[in-house]
Amino acid sequence: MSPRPVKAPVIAVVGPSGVGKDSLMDAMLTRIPGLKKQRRVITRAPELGGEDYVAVSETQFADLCAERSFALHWQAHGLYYAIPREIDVLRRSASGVVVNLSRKALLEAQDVFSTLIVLSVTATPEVLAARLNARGREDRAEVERRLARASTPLPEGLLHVVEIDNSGPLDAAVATAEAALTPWLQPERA
Ligand SMILES: Nc1ncnc2c1ncn2[C@@H]1O[C@H](COP(=O)(O)OP(=O)(O)O)[C@@H](O)[C@H]1O
Ligand SMILES: O=P(O)(O)OC[C@H]1O[C@H](OP(=O)(O)OP(=O)(O)O)[C@H](O)[C@@H]1O
Repeated sequence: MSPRPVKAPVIAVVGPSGVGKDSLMDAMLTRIPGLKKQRRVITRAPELGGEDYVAVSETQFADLCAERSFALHWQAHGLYYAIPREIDVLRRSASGVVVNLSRKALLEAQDVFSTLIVLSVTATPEVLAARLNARGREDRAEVERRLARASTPLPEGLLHVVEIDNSGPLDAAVATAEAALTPWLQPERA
């Protein structure tokens, strides 16, 4: 019997709204060989732009949760979010799997996934406000609520955290992320 392949690390990209998590993940996917991204399940209306996600109703989300379809789930911004258990399939072939997580879900994620690398993305408050307004996905009141949550600290007890300043060009942030992740990435498998 052949040995079970080592699971690729889960790379949690976290940080305040508008800091560039989705932009950074997309750029990392084009640059880092074998890196894959796990889509999230979200109770958000479909096709609101930005990330590729599975849009469900609150009832569908509750049903999926009861069926134990999720590896991890949390609530934020009046929405429910989840990482489906399918992430395990990606972890058996990818060099690493990126996911966009809530900072408050990180300790549970570390327990669930074992090898969790946290990329903590930062930018100045001025940059955050400008980017959120320019993105245009949320109305002004929601942008204000998101900015008020911007300084949420990371929980204590995380084993592997890398801070990525994304106040400047995206390329610089991607280069920092790639250099930090290289020692953790698994060889690609068929
Ligand atoms: N380094 C960067 N320089 C300029 N604009 C950026 C940079 N990173 C992200 N953006 C822009 O900022 C906005 C918010 O980025 P997004 O990736 O949606 O953030 P998040 O997923 O953290 O909310 C988007 O319009 C995106 O194009
Ligand atoms: O607890 P926090 O770390 O503040 O995170 C709260 C939520 O904000 C982000 O969601 P989402 O990607 O929908 O919003 P964003 O693109 O505006 O960051 C993140 O993925 C979490 O789901």
